[in-house]
Amino acid sequence: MTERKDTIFAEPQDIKKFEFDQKVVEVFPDMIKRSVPGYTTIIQGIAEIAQRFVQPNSTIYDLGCSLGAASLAIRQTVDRSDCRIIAVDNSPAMIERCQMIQSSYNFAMPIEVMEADINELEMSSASMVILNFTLQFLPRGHRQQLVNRIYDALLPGGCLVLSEKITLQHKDLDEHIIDLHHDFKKQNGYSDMEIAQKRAALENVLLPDTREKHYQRFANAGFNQFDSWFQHYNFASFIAVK
Ligand SMILES: C[S@@+](CC[C@H](N)C(=O)[O-])C[C@H]1O[C@@H](n2cnc3c(N)ncnc32)[C@H](O)[C@@H]1O
Ligand SMILES: O=C(O)C(=O)C[C@]1(C(=O)O)C=C[C@H](O)C=C1
Repeated sequence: MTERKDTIFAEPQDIKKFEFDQKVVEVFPDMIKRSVPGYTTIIQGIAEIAQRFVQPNSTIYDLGCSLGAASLAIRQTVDRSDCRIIAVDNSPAMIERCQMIQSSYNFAMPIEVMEADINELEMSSASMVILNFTLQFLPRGHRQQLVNRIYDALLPGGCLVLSEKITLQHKDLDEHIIDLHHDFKKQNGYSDMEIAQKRAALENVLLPDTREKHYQRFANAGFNQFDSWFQHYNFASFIAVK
């Protein structure tokens, strides 16, 4: 499929809350690559982590899968038919497109693509759980409970990979890093207006936490091994092992 260019915020508009609707689905691969520093590296890294952590006869959960980029990279890399991926998103438009994409490939590892709220998903026998830029969209009050349920669903030795936009603890440094992220978007062809309008649309929708807050949540859930394995500006990916 050819990738369509993201021009959603290119014209002046009344700013509505950002949603993962059909318009976003159409441009999502372009949008996420031009917006998230390191996105392609993170997807590759997730597949490499999977090679190491996926256990026989286990389940891999891709929570907030969007078009299933992480799932696809794992299926391409881990050649196992005794495991399965469950890819979940609560956006009907994302799920419909994700199903279409995933079913056009024939890999050993089966995948189930599900429309559901990850706050209500039953999980078990997991060797790997992926939250790739999803937790940041959940109300803060729901986040600990989800991380706890992931910990409970993981097999011993299983891992959670959590990628997030983060806030830095020191306010001045945080502002510099946010500016560097905006420079990154400009270099990728977004105008100042596109950047400002998207920022306004994400206000109170994408709520970033600090690294320290994520570490506290991992510890509260019971994880005693966790660290970051990737960071580019204010975009980081963490791994927590049960
Ligand atoms: C930035 S995208 C994730 C990108 C994707 N994981 C990837 O690697 O390309 C965030 C996704 O989380 C989904 N999402 C947000 N809240 C959710 C919830 N409560 N349950 C399921 N999916 C959710 C959104 O619909 C959206 O598709
Ligand atoms: O565009 C931004 O500033 C973002 O924060 C990127 C981000 C994310 O981190 O999830 C936000 C929404 C989606 O469009 C994809 C990426």
